[in-house]
Amino acid sequence: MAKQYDVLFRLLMLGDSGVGKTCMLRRFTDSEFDPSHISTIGVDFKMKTLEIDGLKVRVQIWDTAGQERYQTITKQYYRRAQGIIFVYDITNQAAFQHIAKWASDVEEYAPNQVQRILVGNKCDEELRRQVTTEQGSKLAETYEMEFFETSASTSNNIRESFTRLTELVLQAHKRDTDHLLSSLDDYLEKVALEDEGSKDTDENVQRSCAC
Ligand SMILES: Nc1nc2c(ncn2[C@@H]2O[C@H](COP(=O)(O)OP(=O)(O)OP(=O)(O)O)[C@@H](O)[C@H]2O)c(=O)[nH]1
Repeated sequence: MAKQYDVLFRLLMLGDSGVGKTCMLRRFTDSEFDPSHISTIGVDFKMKTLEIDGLKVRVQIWDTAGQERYQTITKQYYRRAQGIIFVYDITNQAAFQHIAKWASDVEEYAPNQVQRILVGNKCDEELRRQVTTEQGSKLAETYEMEFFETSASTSNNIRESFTRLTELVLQAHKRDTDHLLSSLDDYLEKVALEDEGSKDTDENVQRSCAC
C-alpha cells in the first residue's frame, strides 16, 4: 500500500499534571473537549496528518503524565522527540514556575536540535488568571521559544500552536537534509577528483613504460 504521508515527526507534550495536555491533544486530533480530569498514566499518543508546504506531514503526538511518579517512564521518550510543547496553566502560578524544571530536563535528555514552543493553556479562564501574558511571553523569550496562549475548551490557538511546532520541526528537518546532501556532494566531488588524479598517474605510468 502506498505511504499516506511524506514525512513523520514525533512531538512530545510536557507540563505539570492538570494543565490540560490531554484536553489540548483531544481538541486538536478529535475536535473534542471533556471537562473531566483523568490523569494520564505514563504516556499516551495520538496521530494527525497536516499539509505543510505541499507535504503530507504525519505527527505522532506523545501526551505524557505530569505526575512526578511517572517521570522515569516519560523521560525515556525525550530522546526520540523532534518537537516539544511545554504547557502550563495560566490559572496556576506553580505550574508556570515548574516550566524551568521541565526545560532543564529536556536539556539533559532530549536531542540538542529539538524544536520547542511554550503554551499557556486555559486562557478562557480570564477571571482566575495568575500568570500574565507578558510573563509567559518573557519566559518564552528567555528560552528562545515561540509562545501561545490556548484554550482546549474554546479551541483558541490549539491548531495554530501544534501546526507551528510542526512547521519548526519541518524547517529543521529540511536544514538537516540540505546539510547532509551538500556534505554528500562535497564527498562525491572529492572522490571524483581523487579518481581523476589516480587516472592521470596511471596514464603517466603507462606513458613512461612505453618509452
Ligand atoms: N477551562 C479550561 N479547562 C481546561 C482546559 N484544558 C483542560 N482543562 C481542564 O483541566 C483539567 C485537566 O486537564 P487534562 O487535560 O486532563 O490535564 P493533563 O495536563 O493531561 O494532566 P495529567 O494527565 O495528569 O498530566 C480537566 O478537568 C480539564 O477539563 C482549558 O483550556 N480551559
